[in-house]
Amino acid sequence: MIRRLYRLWPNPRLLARLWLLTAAQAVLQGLMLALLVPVLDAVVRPEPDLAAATPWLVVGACGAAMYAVLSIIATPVGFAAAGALAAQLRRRLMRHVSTLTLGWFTAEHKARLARGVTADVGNAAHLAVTIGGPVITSTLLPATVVAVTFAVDWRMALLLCVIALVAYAALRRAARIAEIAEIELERAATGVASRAIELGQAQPVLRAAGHADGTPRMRAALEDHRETYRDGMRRARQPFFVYTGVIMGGFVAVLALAAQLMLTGRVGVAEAIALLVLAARFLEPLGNLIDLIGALRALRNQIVRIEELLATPTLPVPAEPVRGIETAEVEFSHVDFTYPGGDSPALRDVSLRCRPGTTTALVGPSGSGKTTVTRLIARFFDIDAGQVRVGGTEVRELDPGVLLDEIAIVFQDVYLFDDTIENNLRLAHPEATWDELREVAAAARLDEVIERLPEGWHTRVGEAGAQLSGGERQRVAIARAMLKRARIVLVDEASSALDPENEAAITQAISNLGDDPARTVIVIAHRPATLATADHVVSLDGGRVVEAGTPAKLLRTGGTFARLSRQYERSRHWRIVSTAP
Ligand SMILES: Nc1ncnc2c1ncn2[C@@H]1O[C@H](COP(=O)(O)OP(=O)(O)OP(=O)(O)O)[C@@H](O)[C@H]1O
Repeated sequence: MIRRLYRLWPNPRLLARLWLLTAAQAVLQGLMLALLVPVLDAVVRPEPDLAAATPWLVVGACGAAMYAVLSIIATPVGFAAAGALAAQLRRRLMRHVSTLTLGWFTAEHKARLARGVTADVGNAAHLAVTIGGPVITSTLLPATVVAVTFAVDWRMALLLCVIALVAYAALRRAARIAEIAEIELERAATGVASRAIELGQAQPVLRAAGHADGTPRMRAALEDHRETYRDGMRRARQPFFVYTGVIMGGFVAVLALAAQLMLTGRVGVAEAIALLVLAARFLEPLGNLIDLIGALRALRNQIVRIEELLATPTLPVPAEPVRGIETAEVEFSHVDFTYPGGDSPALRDVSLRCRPGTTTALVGPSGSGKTTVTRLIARFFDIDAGQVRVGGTEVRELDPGVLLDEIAIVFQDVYLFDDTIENNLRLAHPEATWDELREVAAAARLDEVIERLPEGWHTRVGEAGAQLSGGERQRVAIARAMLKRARIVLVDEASSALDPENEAAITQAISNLGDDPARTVIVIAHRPATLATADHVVSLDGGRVVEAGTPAKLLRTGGTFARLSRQYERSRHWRIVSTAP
């Protein structure tokens, strides 16, 4: 366990200090009990000799003062340790998660991650601090008492050793049962959490289907959790009673032995009293261990779950990664890719080249592989065959940090944080000046949105940016990409209907993105106006590139692109009209 804790917190100075202080307190308590023997010896006699007891009482008082000082030092260390350890571990987990493939983020994994980062980390740090002390006290104190008892009477000391061995065996059994119950309960709790995430994400669909209050899967998960909890409690009862029986039986045996030793004259009255007190101080902390065992097993399981999260394989990084790129050229050559767990390839033998200073439009029917192309440029997944190069370097050879710095992604569904417009932009460049902010807002046509908002730049955008329309959120994301000065910008244009003002603004914003001669813009285009601003079009179908060239050339050849353009144009002129007489 100590080794595991050390692996989680490679620099556990706070924890080590706290535990050392607790260990010192436990040993001190045990040693102070040894003073009982000479004190009782001096006072429990026909003519009590207080003078003989006084030096021992003074030593006892000094020990008590030292104990108090240790307690005063340990308390603030404990408070500070729990918070600091949790924060350390959360940072480590978040860093690790940011390097995982996007394919890992299923509902179940998201639930596990949420529980890991919140409950498991918080509880593990709290338990490491709060039960570390009592566990040390409950083991070191009885051990010190046994050592002291050997100095008084070896027979009683041997009996205490036997009790400790039997208690240890009973404790191991209780621990195994507690561990299984905790694992089962956590499995059931993760099941409930994944269903809850699903319930939140699928609300629009569930409401449409009349299941807004939960699906049968959600109800089954809740029932499973309740059953598991009840079953766990029932199973944990029996070893608890067994252990308590061992401790009680131990106490009876101690009493019998003390009486027998005294009646046979092997120990005097004072020694017999001292032995009884020692045995009581031995059994009491030992008895507390059963209460700690559940928490100790829970701590072990929490550590295992955190370790599993930390062990989730990340995208491999070369030992000597390339730490910079010259240009923002993006190139695919003969790329094959199938999603993890997917049955058929999403991309087959895809080759394309996007030069800096140009805007490339990716077009194609739904499922043709457009989004996959952009994901592979940002290395959300590793490809199966071929090469994806950025600035002439294979993305797998690049330092992941460089790729993150050079690329900005404007998703269809832009996620904004529940913060002001200003802070949502500053995420890309915290030190940006107001001139820079205003400049990118104008280029992304966000300035007109900000003017309309009640508190301008300081307006909060609401949970996930709910106060803004989809088109306005995309303008924020485009401004963010400009502010980040990303040389490669990947845009997944909103496919849902936009009002004419938003549509014109986004087309203008995308075109402004492409004005930078050092920037490569790749747009998954859904609108004729965007297609018209593209320098280059790559048309995909079934995961293959079916044609590529300038929009004018592709319109002339009359292939897939010409067909899609006609469809786009036609749908643009659709109107909902009343057919009522
Ligand atoms: N995370 C995923 N796991 C497994 N398969 C996926 C995943 N994402 C996409 N696919 C599959 O890969 C193929 C290409 O999908 P992709 O999203 O790239 O198409 P698209 O052209 O962007 O479609 P759309 O225009 O509808 O967004 C599709 O067959 C899709 O089902």
